[in-house]
Amino acid sequence: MGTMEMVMGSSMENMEPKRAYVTFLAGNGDYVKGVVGLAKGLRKTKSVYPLVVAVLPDVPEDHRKILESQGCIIREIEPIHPPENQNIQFAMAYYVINYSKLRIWEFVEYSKMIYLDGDIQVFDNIDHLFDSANGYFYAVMDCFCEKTWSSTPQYQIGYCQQCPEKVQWPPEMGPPPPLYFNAGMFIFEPKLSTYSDLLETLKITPSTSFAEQDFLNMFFRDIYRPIPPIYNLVSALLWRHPENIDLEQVKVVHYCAAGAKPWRYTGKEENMQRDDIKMLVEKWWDIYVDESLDYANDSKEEKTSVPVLSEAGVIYHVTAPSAA
Ligand SMILES: O=c1ccn([C@@H]2O[C@H](COP(=O)(O)OP(=O)(O)O)[C@@H](O)[C@H]2O)c(=O)[nH]1
Ligand SMILES: OC[C@H]1O[C@H](O[C@@H]2[C@@H](O)[C@H](O)[C@@H](O)[C@H](O)[C@@H]2O)[C@H](O)[C@@H](O)[C@H]1O
Ligand SMILES: [Mn+2]
Repeated sequence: MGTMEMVMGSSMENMEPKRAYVTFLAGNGDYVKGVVGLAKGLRKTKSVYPLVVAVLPDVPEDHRKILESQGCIIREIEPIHPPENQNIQFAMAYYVINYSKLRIWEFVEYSKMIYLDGDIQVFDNIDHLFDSANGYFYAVMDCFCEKTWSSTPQYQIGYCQQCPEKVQWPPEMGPPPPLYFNAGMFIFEPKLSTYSDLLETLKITPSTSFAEQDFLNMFFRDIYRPIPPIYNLVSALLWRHPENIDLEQVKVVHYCAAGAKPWRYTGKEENMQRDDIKMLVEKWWDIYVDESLDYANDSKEEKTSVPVLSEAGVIYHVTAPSAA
């Protein structure tokens, strides 16, 4: 009897390594539009995995209903506040709520998740990233050239990891900073032991300007593995490091530059009149307004799930539209 037949006989359910995309939503403001856009964008790329939305208690019921109507799985989380009485000046005041993102390590019903900020859009299928080797933390390297970094030594000497040869890190300043990722997109494995380590470590870690992004970089420093910027185009790379970017190849766009949030784009801020920014904002809107991508229209499709045997001999299901 072959492996397939042997395994087919056992209860397959607990063999399935569940995977999902996850994003984070706080407040009753307009970021819900970003999450709707993200849900529709993932659907347009024919991703076979769901989108889980970790919502803070202040996300209103009507916003949750909108997201459920777009096929999102809503998971309410409790806020996480950084250590008390810190007189830290976050790069953006609202970054203080971003520590709550850490709750996603508690979503252990999933073996692997890809976190995506609500101001991210996925334009090409990236499901293959779930097959990356376990035991590492994958994310795209950030850029230190925006004024949001002006308080750091690397900004002050003009050093950026995106072009380490341009301004060498002076030996008298000690070793260059370790590779640093943008925390708007990362591949991780929810695990309770990691989750409690994160929370315990946070209690004794002073806050810094990029809040949970700095904290995650410190925490996962030894297992961080950079992935190409096509998986998280931090918008500033377009004008700071155009030599590193081929827009045709970009699969994931992160609308994180000041003024770049498509749902509130006015074009008034610096760099917002660039043709590439205008094109990317338009691409986001094309998906956001496309009713054919709404969940209701999509779920009429018959879906069957077929078991697939991975190299490691683990069976998992791939949901595919029926052949009909
Ligand atoms: O009022 C807010 C601010 C932030 N966020 C969430 O927190 C993420 C990180 O904030 P943001 O993307 O604005 O930071 P940036 O990447 O621009 O630095 C957002 O993408 C949202 O998912 C939110 O839901 N409501
Ligand atoms: O709370 C800290 C945030 O820090 C990051 O955004 C920043 C950072 O990347 C800078 O390097 C850029 O200059 C800036 O534009 C950008 O907004 C993450 O995208 C976000 O999810 C979140 O973790
Ligand atoms: Mn963002």
